[in-house]
Amino acid sequence: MESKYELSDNEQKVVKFLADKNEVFSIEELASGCNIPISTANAVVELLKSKGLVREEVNYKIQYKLTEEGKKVLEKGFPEEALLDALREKQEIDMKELEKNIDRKILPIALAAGKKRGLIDIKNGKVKLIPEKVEELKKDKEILLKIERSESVEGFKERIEILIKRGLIEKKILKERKIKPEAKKIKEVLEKGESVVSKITSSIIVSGKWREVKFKEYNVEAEPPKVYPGIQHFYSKFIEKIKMILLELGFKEVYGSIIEQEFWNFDVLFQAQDHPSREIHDTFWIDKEVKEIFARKELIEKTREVHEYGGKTGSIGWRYKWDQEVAKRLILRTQTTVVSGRTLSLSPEAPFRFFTIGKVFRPDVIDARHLPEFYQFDAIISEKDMSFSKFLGMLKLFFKKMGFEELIFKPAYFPFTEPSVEGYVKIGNLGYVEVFGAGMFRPEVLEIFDIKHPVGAWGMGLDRLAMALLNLSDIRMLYDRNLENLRNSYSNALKYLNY
Ligand SMILES: N[C@@H](Cc1ccccc1)C(=O)O
Repeated sequence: MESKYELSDNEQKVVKFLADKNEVFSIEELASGCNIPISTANAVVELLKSKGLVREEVNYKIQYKLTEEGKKVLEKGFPEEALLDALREKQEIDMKELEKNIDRKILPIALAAGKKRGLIDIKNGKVKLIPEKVEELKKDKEILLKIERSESVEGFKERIEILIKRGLIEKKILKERKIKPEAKKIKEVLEKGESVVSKITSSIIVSGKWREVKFKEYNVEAEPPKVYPGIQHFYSKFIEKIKMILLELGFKEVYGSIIEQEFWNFDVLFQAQDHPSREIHDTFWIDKEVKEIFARKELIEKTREVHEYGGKTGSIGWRYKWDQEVAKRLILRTQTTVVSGRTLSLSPEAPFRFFTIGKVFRPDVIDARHLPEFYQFDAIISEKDMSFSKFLGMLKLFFKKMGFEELIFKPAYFPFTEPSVEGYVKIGNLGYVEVFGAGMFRPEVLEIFDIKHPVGAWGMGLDRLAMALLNLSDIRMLYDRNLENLRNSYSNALKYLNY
């Protein structure tokens, strides 16, 4: 092994530079002082540390920065501020009036953000301002401004954490390395030390110097550079795993479009036109009018009948006048159940099994558990004599293949299924987590599609499930672009994905 007195050229450079100095240096200062690249300085410091010639002190400093989103908010204000102007005169205002006062593109986001902050209360179509929360909003803006100006934000910790979750502030932990020379040892080495050659150059060979010099020994235990080949994203691997399981169970994949009409997203699924999820704070509308409902006349007519008085089902329907104008509107789909509906509208013959996976959209404020767009999965299954319990057994089998031995069902409500359940699975130390909704399509839905056999349906959001299974603490990690974070998430995910 090398003795501590043997130094390579670069080590010599650094040691000589440090010889008459007593202060501490950062790696950057050392590199520029010795005129070597930072990466070399890093490597040399490691060697000198092992030889006891330098010591290293590491300090951590927290630094806050505004994200792109944060800069936008500082410039234009929080989306929910739009509500403040509208609510300045009156503390309570009709949703209809708000729709007149605030841009249609901004309103759903402002409402979602306002609701989340507790700034407003929405009840019976009225929006009420909660005055105590206005102060908090002002404080948040002050914090953003301070961060922009690199001023101290001590004492605002709680709000800062919330703003970080909202994606407006980024917290960086800066690692500061300080290198301290060990003066006595350096002196000793410079007196007794001999230099070693770490590179063979042509001049060493030609001059015959190679006979005299001492070569640096190879360290066969040193780590080689890491190579990262391109690989499939862990989330797309996760989705692929689900697809494989479904294909094994005999399901066929079907696809739909992201822009839909309310008719397909809600009405054919017997979701009443005044259902809360069809309100502006739960759905993104497309700012474009279309003249008609894109569907067969008979289907439109059937939907109207079933909504108004139950059609031939024997139920009483919703007992209102069904409005084509509402059904016509274009939206970003809020649930992949829309694709199941479209599949049923093609009158498939039982037995059949279909599934779909894709993005859905709902206004929401971005934080560690919410994104305004996320992946959903929906599947339908029909057999001539399929009972509800047989359907639940089928779900058990699916989740078993996903790796969940324990599954519990609780009664639930969905507008298009009856009976309905929500399903919980046990995930690691999180305990039981709600992951899906399921049920048998109601007679009203079957009547609309003219389907004569029972159809079971289930649906679930995939982002949060992936988060829980792949051990991610923040939903945004699924869409991160930072390579190092991606590598970490990937290696965590592999434990679950290697099947
Ligand atoms: N579409 C429902 C889930 C669901 C699908 C199919 C049957 C029952 C429930 C949701 O988004 O919450």
